[in-house]
Amino acid sequence: MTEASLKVAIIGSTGYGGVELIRILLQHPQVEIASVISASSVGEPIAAGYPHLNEIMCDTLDGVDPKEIASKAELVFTATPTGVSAKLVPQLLAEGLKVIDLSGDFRLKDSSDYVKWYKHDPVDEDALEQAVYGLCEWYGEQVQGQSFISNPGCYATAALLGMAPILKAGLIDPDSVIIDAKSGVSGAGRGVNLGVHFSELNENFKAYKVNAHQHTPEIEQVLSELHGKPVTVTFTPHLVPMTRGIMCTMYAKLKAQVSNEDLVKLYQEQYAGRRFVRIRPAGTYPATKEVYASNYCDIGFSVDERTNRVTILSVIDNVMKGAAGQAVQNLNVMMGWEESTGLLFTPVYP
Ligand SMILES: NC(=O)C1=CN([C@@H]2O[C@H](COP(=O)(O)OP(=O)(O)OC[C@H]3O[C@@H](n4cnc5c(N)ncnc54)[C@H](OP(=O)(O)O)[C@@H]3O)[C@@H](O)[C@H]2O)C=CC1
Ligand SMILES: CC(=O)N[C@@H](CCC(=O)OP(=O)(O)O)C(=O)O
Repeated sequence: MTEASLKVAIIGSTGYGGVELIRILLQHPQVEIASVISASSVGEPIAAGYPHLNEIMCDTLDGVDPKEIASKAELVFTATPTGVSAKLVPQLLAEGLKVIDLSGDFRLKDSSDYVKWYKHDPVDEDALEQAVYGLCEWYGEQVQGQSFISNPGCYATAALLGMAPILKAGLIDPDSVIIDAKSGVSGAGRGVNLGVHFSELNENFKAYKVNAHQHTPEIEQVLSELHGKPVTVTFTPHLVPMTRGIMCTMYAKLKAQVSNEDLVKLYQEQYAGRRFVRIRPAGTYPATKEVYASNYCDIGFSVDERTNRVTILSVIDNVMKGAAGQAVQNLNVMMGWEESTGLLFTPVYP
C-alpha cells in the first residue's frame, strides 16, 4: 500500500453491493479499505458472513458512527437501502466526508417524485442539492472534484446508456420509448423474502412493479434533460432465475431512415474513449453472460424497416456496472484518476 492511498469506508458492507465493493477495492491500487461497517453485526469478522473472504479480508465490522468513520476514512460508500441513505448521508457530509451513495435516495432532483415513487419522506434539501448524478459516460465532467455522488440505478444505467444517444440525435419519436427489462435476482439484495425464494423463482419468469418501478422517473429525468423537453417512457422490469445480469430490450418509433450501420457509427462516436461501453457490430446482439462480473455495458441494435421501429439491446452486470463497479468508476473520476483504475475485469465466461 502506498502512502498516497485514499482511505475509504463501506457502510452496508454485508450486502451484495458492499461485498462487491470489497472485491473491487481490495485490488484497487490507490485505495485502502479503512473500515467495513454494519448496523446489525458489529464486532463480527466480515468473513463470518462471507466465507469466500476467508484469509483475504480479516477485518471485523465497525458500527455506524459518522464521527468514528471520519477519524478513519476520507470517503464513504453508502451501500444501504433507500431511506437509510437519506438519513445517513447528511451526517456523513457534515463530518467532511466525501460520499458515494449506491441507493436511489438522491437521484431524483424533484423531491415530490422521490416521495411518489419511493414512498419515503423527502430527503434533506441541502444534501440533494450537492448530489451529482454519477452516470460518468454522460456527466463525467460534473463528477470531477465533487464531494457527493449519487450512483445511478441498475436498470436506469442499462436503459440510459442504450437509449440516450439515439434520442439525443433526434432519430426517434421521444413519446414512443418502451423499455422491457430483465434482472437477475441479486438485484434485490441479500435479504430474503418470498419473492426471491428459490421455489418461487426457479423455472419462473415474472414481471413486477409494472408501470410503478422507481427507476422510471430516473430514466425520464435524464432523457428529458438530453431532449430538452419532457420525455415519458413505458418501463416493465422482470425477474429472471439467474444471479447477475440485466438486459434492457428497448423499442422506439424511428423519425428518420437509418441503418444498423448508421447506428453503430453514431454510438461509437458518442462513446468514443469511454472504456466501459462496447458497441456490437451490426446484426449481432449482446447477452448478459458477456458482461458477467465486469463493468462493461454492451449495446446492439436492429432497425426494422417493416415497422419503422428500432430495437436496442443493452446489457450490464447489475452488481458491477449497475452498482459497485459504477461507484468505483465515479470514485476514479471524482478523484481525477484514470476512469478505469482497478476496474478492468474481463467478464467471467462461461
Ligand atoms: N444489488 C444490486 O444489484 C443493486 C443495488 N442497488 C442499491 O444499493 C444499495 C445496497 O443494495 P444491496 O447491497 O443489494 O442490498 P443488501 O440488502 O444486500 O444490503 C444492504 C445492506 O445495508 C445494511 N443496512 C441495512 N439497514 C441499515 C442501517 N439502518 N444502517 C446501516 N446499514 C444498514 C445491511 O447491513 P447490516 O444489516 O449488516 O447493517 C445490508 O448489508 C440499495 O440501496 C440498493 O437499492 C443499486 C443498484 C443495484
Ligand atoms: C431485482 C430487483 O429487485 N431489483 C431492484 C433494483 C433496484 C434497486 O436496487 O434499488 P434502487 O436502485 O432504487 O436503489 C428493484 O427492482 O427494486
